[in-house]
Amino acid sequence: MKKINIGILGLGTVGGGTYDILRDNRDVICRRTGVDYEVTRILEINQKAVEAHGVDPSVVTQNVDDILSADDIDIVVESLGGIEPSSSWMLKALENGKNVVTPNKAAVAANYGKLKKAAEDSGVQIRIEACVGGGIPALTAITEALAGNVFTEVMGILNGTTNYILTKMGDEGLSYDDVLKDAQAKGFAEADPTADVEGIDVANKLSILMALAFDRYVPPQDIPTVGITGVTMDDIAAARERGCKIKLIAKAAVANDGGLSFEIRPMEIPLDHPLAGVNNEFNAIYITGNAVDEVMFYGKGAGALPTGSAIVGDIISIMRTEALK
Ligand SMILES: NC(=O)C1=CN([C@@H]2O[C@H](COP(=O)(O)OP(=O)(O)OC[C@H]3O[C@@H](n4cnc5c(N)ncnc54)[C@H](OP(=O)(O)O)[C@@H]3O)[C@@H](O)[C@H]2O)C=CC1
Ligand SMILES: N[C@@H](CC=O)C(=O)O
Repeated sequence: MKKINIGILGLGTVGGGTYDILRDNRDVICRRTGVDYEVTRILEINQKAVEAHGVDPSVVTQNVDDILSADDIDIVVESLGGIEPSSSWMLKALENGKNVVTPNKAAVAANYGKLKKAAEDSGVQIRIEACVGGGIPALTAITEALAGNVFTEVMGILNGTTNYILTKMGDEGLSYDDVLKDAQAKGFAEADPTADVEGIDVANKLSILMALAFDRYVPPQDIPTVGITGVTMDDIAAARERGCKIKLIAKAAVANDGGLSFEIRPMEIPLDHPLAGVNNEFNAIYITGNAVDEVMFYGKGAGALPTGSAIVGDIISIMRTEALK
């Protein structure tokens, strides 16, 4: 049986969830892939995280080159966050012939072209399913099952933290500050939650969606973006009076003449629209293709296990490729 060694950079919410799935679902993963695997090294300085996941301390390192430059690591999971040093470390791993899996949409939206080229040059893969929609397998669907379509529109709710905040403010009358703290405690929010509430995280995700669906790269900072910090209880109540809910919506469309339009902002959604029923940390992504028509994906957009599920799915794809070599 082929054996694959995995290194994880960062055992936080997502890295920890990934580690737990790889440990707890080991039998089913080995049976389905016909590959044996082991997490042989983890970069982490936080001793509490190491203990919380029952990691053998001998696996833990504080020197990233023990993973990026090790001959015996096949797959690197980069789950640190932030554009740097994550992007440089992923590039180094790829240049050293390692496959990379990452949920880091900030780094991917900023450097996808470079990362993809480095993977191609080295004959390895970079897989990014967890970058958009947490556990929702939308990117793999766009690039594989739906790849025969010309896509004309993507839209949806792409951030778990802000959807959680808007849901709890609207349905339970809780204050913005309290719900944001709750979302942080549950592991939904970014290290700096400004990225969530100002819509920056959604811009990273929409940039990735547009690159994959439309083959057009729009830097996240060029996407007109309004977050939810200006949404008040009065706005939510007024929307309810009009039979609507406020949701943070990302939209991008290609016109008949090829022109691309895109925006992110809080919008009033009629209560009978499917997006009005997408609550808490759930996300929903609509994509329209010229053959399939409209497809909607729905699921948990944030959190340790949903996001870990997407990462493990990417790891399994790589294992299957490696098993054929
Ligand atoms: N949380 C979620 O639901 C989702 C997150 N993501 C993405 O996943 C990535 C990780 O997020 P998340 O797990 O929530 O973040 P966390 O902060 O929970 O985990 C990151 C871990 O990496 C460590 N770390 C960060 N930088 C370094 C460094 N330079 N050297 C060593 N250790 C480092 C952190 O340590 P310390 O705490 O000491 O800084 C922390 O333990 C991000 O890119 C995020 O956008 C994607 C989808 C969902
Ligand atoms: N902070 C993000 C995490 C997942 O991408 C979110 O809340 O959606």
